[in-house]
Amino acid sequence: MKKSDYLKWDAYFMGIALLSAERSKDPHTSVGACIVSEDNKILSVGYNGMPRGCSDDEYPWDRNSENELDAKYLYVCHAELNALLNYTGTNMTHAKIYTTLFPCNECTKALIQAGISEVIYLCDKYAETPSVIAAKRMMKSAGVRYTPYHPANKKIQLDL
Ligand SMILES: O=c1[nH]c(=O)n([C@H]2C[C@H](O)[C@@H](COP(=O)(O)O)O2)cc1CO
Ligand SMILES: [Zn+2]
Repeated sequence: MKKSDYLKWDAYFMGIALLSAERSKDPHTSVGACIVSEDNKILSVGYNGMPRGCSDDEYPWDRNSENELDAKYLYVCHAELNALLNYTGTNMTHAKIYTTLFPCNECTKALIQAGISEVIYLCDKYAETPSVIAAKRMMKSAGVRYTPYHPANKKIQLDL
């Protein structure tokens, strides 16, 4: 008989999003995303980080700064956008994105335009912000489903 405690699809893809988030250098919020085709093939992954050529050591990671230019927000590329940009194929229609944080309005525009049909998210800590409220409004209009991920198991252990 086959084993029953194998990793289910949702846990597998959210696990990959979480593992990708571990690559982030953001000291406050690490985000990871994994884009999956309709038939459960992984199309792309991404995490939040500085754009290529913009050194993690030179650019700021601060949240608050007197000068906006000295905070991270103008520079950092979001996990969801990186996952879209890392895709080398040509067709994302009906794909799903697993993301550890609910996408912002800017990523949402790009996800909609790329043909993503569902967002599965782990955390929604910025639900009250205009960015996320706008994101949900656009998803509803565009027919993009958003579904919170409720893990069956809290832990996936990897021993290296
Ligand atoms: O959807 C998102 N995806 C994403 O990658 N991010 C990134 C940008 C920042 O590096 C970090 C948010 O930082 P903070 O929580 O300190 O405001 O997460 C932020 C959002 C916001 O929803
Ligand atoms: Zn975003």
